[in-house]
Formats: sequence, C-alpha cells, structure tokens
Amino acid sequence: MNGMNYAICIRREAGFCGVQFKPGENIQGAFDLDPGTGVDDLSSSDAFCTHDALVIPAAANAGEHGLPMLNDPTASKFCGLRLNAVPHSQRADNFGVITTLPGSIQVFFNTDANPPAPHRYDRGFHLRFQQRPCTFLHTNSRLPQPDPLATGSFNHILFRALKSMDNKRRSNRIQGGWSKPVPTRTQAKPLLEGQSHTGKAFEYKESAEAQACRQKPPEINYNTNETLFETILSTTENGKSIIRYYPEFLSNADEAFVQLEKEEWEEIKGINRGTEFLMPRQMIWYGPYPYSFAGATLKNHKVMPPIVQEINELIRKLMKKEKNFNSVLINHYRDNKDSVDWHSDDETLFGKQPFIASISLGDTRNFELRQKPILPDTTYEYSQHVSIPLVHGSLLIMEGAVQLDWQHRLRKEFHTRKKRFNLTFRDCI
Ligand SMILES: O=C(O)CCC(=O)C(=O)O
Ligand SMILES: [Fe+2]
Repeated sequence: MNGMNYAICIRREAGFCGVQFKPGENIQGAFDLDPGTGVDDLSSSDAFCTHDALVIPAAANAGEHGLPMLNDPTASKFCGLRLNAVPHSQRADNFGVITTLPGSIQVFFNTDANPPAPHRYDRGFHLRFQQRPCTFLHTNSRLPQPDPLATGSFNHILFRALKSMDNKRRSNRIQGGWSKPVPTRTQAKPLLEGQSHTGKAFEYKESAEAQACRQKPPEINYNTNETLFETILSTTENGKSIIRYYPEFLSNADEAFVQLEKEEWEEIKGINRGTEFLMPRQMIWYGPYPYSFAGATLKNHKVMPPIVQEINELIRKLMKKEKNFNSVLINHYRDNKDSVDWHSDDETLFGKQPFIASISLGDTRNFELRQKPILPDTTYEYSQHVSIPLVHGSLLIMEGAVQLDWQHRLRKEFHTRKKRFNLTFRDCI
C-alpha cells in the first residue's frame, strides 16, 4: 500500500453538521495502515503517523465515552490499527472518529513510497460513515452522547439503506486499497516530506468492488428475536421520517385473521388517466367520512368490528395515545397478484404528518419504501429504498414526515402467496 494519494469527497446532506467514521464491522483488518515508527496500539494521531495516514481533518474521538484525543483535542492523521487516539488498553473497540468541520467533507489518503514492514499486513481501510444532524451535535457539544435513535440496529439499517443508493454523490462506503493488489506507481504519487495534504489536486477512483456494492439491491436487516426495531429513514426540512416495527405485536393474530375472513369485502374501481380499472385488492373503510383516493371513493362504515376495536385499543395502549384511532382502512390481498402501487397516505383528511399504525395478518408480504427525489434529482432513480417483510401479527408504525418524504407499496409477487389482511389505523382530523 505505498504511493497512494487521493481524496474522497462526500456530499453533505442538508441539516447535517458532522460525519462519523468507523471501521467496517466484522471485517478483519478494516483499518490497518503502516504507522512507520509508531506503535500500533497508540498509533493514531498526528505525531505517530509518519508513514501512511488516512487524513480526516480535525477529527475527534467519537462515541459515548467522549474520550479526548491523546495529544490534541482533535487530530487529523490516523494510522496503525485504530481509527481513534485511545489506546487499546483503555478501550478495546475501534469506535472511530467524528469531524464537525464546516464546508465540503473530504478525507485524504496518503502513503509514502516505502513498502510495509515485513510483519505487517497493511491492508488499507474499509470504513463506514454516518452523517450527524446539526441538532444532535449542537445539543451535545464537540463529543456527542449517543442518540437513542442512532444506535444498535438503527445504525445498521441506515448504513445498509444508504449503501444501496446508486448515487455517486452519496456513498457511505469508502475504500482504499483494502484487499486489492498494490496500485502501480504511475497512478499515484508519494507524499513528499512536509507537503500539505490539502494543497494538492486529488483524484478519487472508485474501486470495482465499491461500484458493484452500489448496484446491490436494497435490504433491511432486523432481528426477529427482538420485539421492536425503529429507524429514522431520513431527516429533511419536513423533519424526521420514523418507522417502528413490532414483529410479534398481536398474540391473537390467528383469531383476528378468522374474524376478518367473515367481512363483506368490497371491489373498488379507480380511475387512472381517464380509464376505469378494478383495484387489485379488496377493501373496507371504517371512519367518520368517506375516503377518496386514486379516483375512487370508499364509503365509510361507522362501527368497527369488535376484533378491530380490540386491536385499536392495544395500539393505543402501546403508543400511549390519548384516544383510539377514529379510522381504519382494511385491505384484503387475495393472492400474489394483489398489490398496492407506490403512493403516500398524504390525503388532507389525515393531516400533514399522520401517525399511521399498520397491522398485518396472514401471509408475509414485502412492504417497500422509497424516498421522494430531492432536488436536483427529479426521478426516483437514485432514491433510497427500504424493504420490510411484514409478518403475521406484526405492527408497523409510520410517523413524522414519512408520508411527505417517502412513498410505499406492496408489489405483486411472482411466487404463490396466500391471503393477507392489512389494517392501517389512521386519524381523520
Ligand atoms: O398492505 C400494506 O401493508 C400497505 C397498505 C397501504 O399502504 C394502504 O392501504 O395505504
Ligand atoms: Fe398506504
């Protein structure tokens, strides 16, 4: 890993004031740069990194312990086996650093002309980054405390979702020669003694592996043993888009399924570009007013069946809502061909930022979300996508700006699917 010299640029998202970098988890050698004369354990910080360095300008130790940098309040050069300046003896995990410098976000990678010492692997780096909202940083000074919605599976999910974005402006995965052959000297110039990292013209060439990673279909990970995951899908000027998922919410899901099978299901006609079509699912609407969407108007049934009232009450208790939801739309997906196309539940009768609770009964179907394009993008080509398999008896909450900033759908499947009911509880205002 010698003779490297390039910059990696990251587009700052609106409302974000810091970027946190962390070595990739469960990857051996995710951060491993030759420190020259320094000792690996203590090696990260400006004084030690005399050979190879990842340069993250004015970085501070990240993490809930708020440990200071060993020598300076902030450092810029990182090398050895630790992407922070806390010795392994003080803290074993490689928790990474955060930079809150204003302006464009750039990270530089410089290695000298020397090959690594024979005992070293010197693999390079494999990092993940996460942008930190200004509100979070401002209330937590330079060294942040953990954000309750930015830990555990949330981090993981958000990373995965961002990773899937096929957008050159927003990669969260940066890679410098990790497990790759050493680049030839003609492509990269060594850093000269005393030369500034910032004063040079840097070139960032994305590896084939990183490009392939961008093409991967979006995924979302959750642990079925846990009763809940929650994630902030995005933060925009509309606020946070939050989803919460309780895979094992209903204990009487089988009974609820049997009751709903007895309902009098309605076939609904919609109008698309002047042409009438039969919606690919059956529906019933309970609420104070009729519900109009996609050229259709659903008549409102006033009294929810007992089992639906019971579920309504359970959600109210869990969510510590003052009142039960006053409306529910129940969908019946007969088989794999039934679906609901991309849409947001953004009708004015639900208010600007509706709180929607969605119960699933029957066969598992994939619930997909995609972020609405952010200017200058005008298409969904580069949007973030998230997909959640909604299981029998589960509860999914959509709140905040989800209906303003995201669309969702339940697409047709190619493989056999059995019956599924979905109840979306809402409040008409
Ligand atoms: O069936 C689902 O999970 C989603 C239904 C939905 O989005 C809707 O009815 O508005
Ligand atoms: Fe919907």
